[in-house]
Amino acid sequence: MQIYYYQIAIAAPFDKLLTYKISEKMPIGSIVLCKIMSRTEYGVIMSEILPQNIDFDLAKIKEIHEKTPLVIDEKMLSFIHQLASYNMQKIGEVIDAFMTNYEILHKGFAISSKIKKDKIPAIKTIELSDKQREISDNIIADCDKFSTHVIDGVTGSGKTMIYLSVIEKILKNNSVDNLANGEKNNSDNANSDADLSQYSTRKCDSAACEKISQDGHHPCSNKANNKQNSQILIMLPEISLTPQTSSFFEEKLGIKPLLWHSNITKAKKRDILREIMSGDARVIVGTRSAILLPFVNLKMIIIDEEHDSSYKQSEKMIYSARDMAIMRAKILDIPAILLSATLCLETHFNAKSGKYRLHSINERYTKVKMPEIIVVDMTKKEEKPRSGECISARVLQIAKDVIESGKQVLFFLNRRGFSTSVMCGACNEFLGCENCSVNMAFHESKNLAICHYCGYTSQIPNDCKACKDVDKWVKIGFGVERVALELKKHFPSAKQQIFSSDEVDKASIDGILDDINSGKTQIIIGTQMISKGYNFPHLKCVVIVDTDTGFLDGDFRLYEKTYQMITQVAGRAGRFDERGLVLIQSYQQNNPAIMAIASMNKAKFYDDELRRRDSKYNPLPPLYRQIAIIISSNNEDLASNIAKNMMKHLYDNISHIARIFGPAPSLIKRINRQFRFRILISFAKKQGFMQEIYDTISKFQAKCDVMIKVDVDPLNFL
Ligand SMILES: Nc1ncnc2c1ncn2[C@@H]1O[C@H](COP(=O)(O)OP(=O)(O)OP(=O)(O)O)[C@@H](O)[C@H]1O
Ligand SMILES: [Zn+2]
Repeated sequence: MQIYYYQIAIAAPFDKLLTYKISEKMPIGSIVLCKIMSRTEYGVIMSEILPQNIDFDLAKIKEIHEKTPLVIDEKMLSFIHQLASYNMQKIGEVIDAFMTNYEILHKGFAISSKIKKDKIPAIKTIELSDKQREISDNIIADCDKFSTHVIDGVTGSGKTMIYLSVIEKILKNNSVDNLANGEKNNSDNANSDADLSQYSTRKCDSAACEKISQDGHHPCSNKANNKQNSQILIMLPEISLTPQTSSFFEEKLGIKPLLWHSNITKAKKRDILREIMSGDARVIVGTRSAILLPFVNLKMIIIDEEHDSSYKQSEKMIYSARDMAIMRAKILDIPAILLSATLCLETHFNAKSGKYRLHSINERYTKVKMPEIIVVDMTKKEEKPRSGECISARVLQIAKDVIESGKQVLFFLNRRGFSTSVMCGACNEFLGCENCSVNMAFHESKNLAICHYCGYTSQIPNDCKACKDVDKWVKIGFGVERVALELKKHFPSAKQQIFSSDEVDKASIDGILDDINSGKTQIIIGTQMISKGYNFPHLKCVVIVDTDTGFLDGDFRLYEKTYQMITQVAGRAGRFDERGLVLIQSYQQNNPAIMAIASMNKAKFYDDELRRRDSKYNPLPPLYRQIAIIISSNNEDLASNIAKNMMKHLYDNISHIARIFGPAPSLIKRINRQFRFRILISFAKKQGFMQEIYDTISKFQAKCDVMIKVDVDPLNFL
């Protein structure tokens, strides 16, 4: 009996492949179950290895424990490999992230077993303005191969409508080849209520689909096929995936997209995965993990709000879903479309240098002018709020006029809860978190002090631990609840709504949005949850209560992030009939982000920011690349010593080609009982020493009790 040996990536945090044997030939990419120590784990066959190339006792090699009918295709395997190597993540950790979906398919989760087939919908025709049409046509002409398109359009310019129109064309033709070869007018001439059934020439029939429900595998799952339905992935940041998303796309496009995010049940995920693998699912709207889905005929990836930091996953497998979307598009030879009103510097740089194709749109679809911006200098005596308050009298007066004219005002403050901290008035000691080196915020609505980093909660104690004085607590700083209280005093009869993750959940959001959209709500007090994607018809005035960005102070992206945040919120004002008004309460008149917003000089802001980062002494992204290494342990000395040793090792090996900084405690030294130290490596693009860094890390990784994480292109320094 012939024995075959395979190298398998096990879904566990290993960085090496393990060798297993089996008495039959298996396709590369097969998903199997293997025993490892006392556990059984999923794994993927990555390659075959001949017995003569195995340098340990063949008799000790274990058998593959169980086969599954699932096989990962070549391009998906290539994506897995490249994702692991670009991000310097352990192959096992990457496989683990992908296996979550395959495990759901394999195990069945047979709670709902029938996919409800809706009537085949009629795809609607989307009318565009001339400028929108020009961009849409340009993208369509280039949609049969890999390219990265960037749509840089002001808030309200209708970027969503542009990509929906591109999707409409692809769905109606069901072949990007025809479109890109100049047959795009077919769809314009076609009956706008075209029946999709004429295009559904996919290979799979419902009997075949039914097979998935029995063994979790689909016969056609690995074959991208021109006759199969084109699939399109739209990626959105975490916070934009509200229940309205689905109805919005359905209303505009006539087709109900599948929604993919972390809060859906496994049974529902299984149904969605089956639809994706059978090719039935055409439009999938998802958050960052959607980039890992097993599409069978993906034809385009759209990344909306591409600048949003929630595309970065910073736990377990660390990766940027935006960048991985471009990587996946390249492997599949399909286009990736990035959109934002406030591009991140990296994307701006790539677009400017011609690596990405840039499309700009500088006016709103409604032709309403961009809002008027007024910066309120809070350092001036006449602007000083009343004691214990945070809104200037001038701003309150303007807000009053707006409300009396029947319009809405949004007060934006990116801080949840009532106060940012609680201090003992007797000894000035702050109430800190048990697990993290941060102050606890106070939430009046829950009557609890809450740590916003680990979620730890506690009642405010009677006496102060430090000085034993009783009940001298003072609440310091402003959160949305406190602003709401202040506004209630000034506008007692106005209906107000706090829009934060504490107040708005899946159950309440529909009602809350109805009241805002109908104009019943007059004052909105919102955190970043409100900053993107919403179109509020009655919103005239936006007040940026505080431009302070907290822990961003040590971050070289401070101005970029401030610029993005304020521009996005400001962009909610006056989108429809009347020009909006934005009031920025600022204590820093010279902040370049605020100056750029006030003077509406976006180009200068991006140019200045690029120039600032092009420093001879410390060049920064996007001109240079960075890799952060985070060493953490509940034992501070241990983490610190390992960090120092690793630093020495890196210094000896790569300091001639890279700058290495650290080790330094993270900005928040301790989170969730873990002390954290960071090393930062900065290097010119195209330096090929990733392997040396990886090897160094692997050497130290063996030490237990210390966790070593690599963050390629880090976005935060906490
Ligand atoms: N071609 C169009 N036909 C009808 N309505 C449109 C069109 N383009 C834009 N609009 C309307 O204009 C408003 C803004 O459009 P959209 O939300 O697509 O803008 P955006 O550029 O994505 O803005 P943001 O960056 O703020 O999200 C929406 O209410 C949208 O329905
Ligand atoms: Zn904490």
